[in-house]
Amino acid sequence: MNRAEKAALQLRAVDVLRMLKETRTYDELAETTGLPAGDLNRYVNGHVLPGTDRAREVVEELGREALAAELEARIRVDDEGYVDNSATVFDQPFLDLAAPVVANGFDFDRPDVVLTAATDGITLAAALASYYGVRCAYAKKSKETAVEEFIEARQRLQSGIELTYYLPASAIDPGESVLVVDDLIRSGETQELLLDIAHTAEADVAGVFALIAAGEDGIERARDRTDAPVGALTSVAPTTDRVTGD
Ligand SMILES: O=P(O)(O)OC[C@H]1O[C@H](OP(=O)(O)OP(=O)(O)O)[C@H](O)[C@@H]1O
Repeated sequence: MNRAEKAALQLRAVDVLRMLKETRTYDELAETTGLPAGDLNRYVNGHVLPGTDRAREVVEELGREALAAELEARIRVDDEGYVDNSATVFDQPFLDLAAPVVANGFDFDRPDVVLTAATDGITLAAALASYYGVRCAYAKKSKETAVEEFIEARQRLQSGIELTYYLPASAIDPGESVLVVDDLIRSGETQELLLDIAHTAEADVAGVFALIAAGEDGIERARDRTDAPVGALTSVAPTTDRVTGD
């Protein structure tokens, strides 16, 4: 790790600690982190930076747990089990904070492009692309005027509806590495279409990530399609279970 990477990790740890501190006293933060309250006070106030080992622990372990808890508190699930994710996907600063935790906590190789599907995955993809310093691309359900060449992926969904996603062909070059992300993975159909697009582009897959998995079907479907790491920060019961009163 070079000096700049070390400094970036230390600053990310401070961001995570500041987020945790918003809802805790220093004594409670000490209990959560196992670090002395005095040290935490100095980190949160910016007087001292945590060492590399502590910083990594905070970002990768505590950060992941804390973000999952924060995410769960923001999820609204209606009577039929449908997820309202607006409190998360509209909050770019929260997603910016989540990005390093996701990038460091899920074994993804650094991609060349972060790929998602419009609409709700875009802010997460932008946060991750910004963290990695790479491009962000999103496939849409309609063709953008003035773009000449598209990669298309089409699928007949379980519902019987046919869904097509279009990505400008220039968005991914052959041989590039693509991290496929979305806010939510339910059936996995959207992720599968995005993986089809990556395949057509002759790109490598760095991983598949969703903030929330509604059931395990989507995650398993993505795992069947790639050997790259596949994961979600948190999960809720699948829609059908909730409909039947689970
Ligand atoms: O795993 P799946 O069953 O494919 O479901 C997940 C997809 O559903 C939602 O998007 P939606 O199609 O509702 O479009 P939106 O983002 O424009 O709301 C969500 O943002 C994912 O892209």
